[in-house]
Amino acid sequence: MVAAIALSGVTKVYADGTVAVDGVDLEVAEGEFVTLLGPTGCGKSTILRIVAGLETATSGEVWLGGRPVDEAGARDRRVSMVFQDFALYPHLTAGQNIAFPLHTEHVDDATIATQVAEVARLVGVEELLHRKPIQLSGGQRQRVAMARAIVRKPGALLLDEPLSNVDAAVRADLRAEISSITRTLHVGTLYVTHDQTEAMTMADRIAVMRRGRIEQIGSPSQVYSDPQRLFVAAFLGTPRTSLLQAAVYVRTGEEAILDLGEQVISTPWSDPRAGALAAYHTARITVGMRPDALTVVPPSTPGALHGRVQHVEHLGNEAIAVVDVGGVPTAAALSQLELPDAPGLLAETLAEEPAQSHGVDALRGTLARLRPHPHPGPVPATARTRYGFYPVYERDERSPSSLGGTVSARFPLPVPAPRPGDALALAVDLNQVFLFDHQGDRIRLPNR
Ligand SMILES: Nc1ncnc2c1ncn2[C@@H]1O[C@H](COP(=O)(O)OP(=O)(O)OP(=O)(O)O)[C@@H](O)[C@H]1O
Repeated sequence: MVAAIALSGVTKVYADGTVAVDGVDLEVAEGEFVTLLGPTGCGKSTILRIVAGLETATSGEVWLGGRPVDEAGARDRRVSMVFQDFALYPHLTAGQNIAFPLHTEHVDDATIATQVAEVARLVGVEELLHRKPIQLSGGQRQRVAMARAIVRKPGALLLDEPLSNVDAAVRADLRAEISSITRTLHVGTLYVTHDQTEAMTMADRIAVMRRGRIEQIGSPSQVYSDPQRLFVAAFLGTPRTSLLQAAVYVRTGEEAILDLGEQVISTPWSDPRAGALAAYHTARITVGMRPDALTVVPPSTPGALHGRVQHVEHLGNEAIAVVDVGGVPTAAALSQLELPDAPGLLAETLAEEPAQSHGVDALRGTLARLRPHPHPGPVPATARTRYGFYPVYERDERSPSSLGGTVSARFPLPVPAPRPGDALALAVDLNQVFLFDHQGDRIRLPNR
């Protein structure tokens, strides 16, 4: 099947050297709804502008409806774009705004009248066609902008955060309506947002972006429940996924330990996951936990994590307890190499490496896999001595300490919710825990 929109190796470097888009491959099928989701500045709008022809890619190719369009100007692309700020002509009525693209194509008046009436009915603005934009609410303006975008029956629809200037109350309705309209029209749609609820509720597929690249693309349930990258796990989910540093310690034939600092998650050797962790022995990894991975249990339960409730968020049907388990959050700069806080150890580790393996990857590998070592000074609060290994943790100065080392647990109401200061024990379901290596790639363990 011919893709409505296809990008191959698209890169955009702006004149000042900013790499806004970095080698993006993406396909949107006819009738498919794909969202580009990512934090501000990750390159979402630049991709949309390149597809629309408002910006030229530095390298790579764009196809629309199976045809390369790199030479085609914005007017010849048969794509329509809807912007965050509506971009309606203020001196024209809603009806005239909707008719505008047809006038520029010299369509006859009778056809224009029929098509305007048709799309106005589809987006629910037929009563408002005589009004000027200033006489419309934000939601109504965006409906008119949507009608103007679809009146030409575009081959592809590009929407750039169309709901961010619309009242929260209207947003949910418009979300549902926009996705149903694009499906009725069977038009390939690329929708930019930094709002995960929007992406999750509207999309057939979500492309999660970071720093100009697509980190993962898949259905909403795939990217949520099976994140391939640390960033994807971190970005998706409310409450946010807890990301704690852990040192792996494997005692062959006995157990595998994920040392979180003040306490550990361990699993016996009979669990196939313990053996799978042997490859990471002494490596520092990230343990990602959503509330789905944790169950409140009696305090005497073996292997449970213990902590104190820091605060509780009441959400109506449930309460979320944020529990301090004394872990160390993974540094915010997830792709950055985390240097150990002991400079001497670094020098010592490097000195032991053969000279020829001093390439960047080898160096990263070496630094990520710290060796067990005797701690030189007073034993830090985070260190455990039970098995003679002192992992080194790095605290991230940019993370507010109030967010440090916590996990979130869910309490379906009306069960009484805990209160700040309460002690809680939490059993960890290792099947629901996400592990990531020092480069942010998922560590796959066999399920049990
Ligand atoms: N004309 C420009 N010149 C230089 N850099 C630019 C230009 N336009 C955008 N950028 C930069 O390119 C990067 C990507 O910008 P872009 O607008 O595509 O991001 P975005 O993901 O859409 O962000 P937002 O959600 O804030 O709109 C950012 O670092 C931005 O500052």
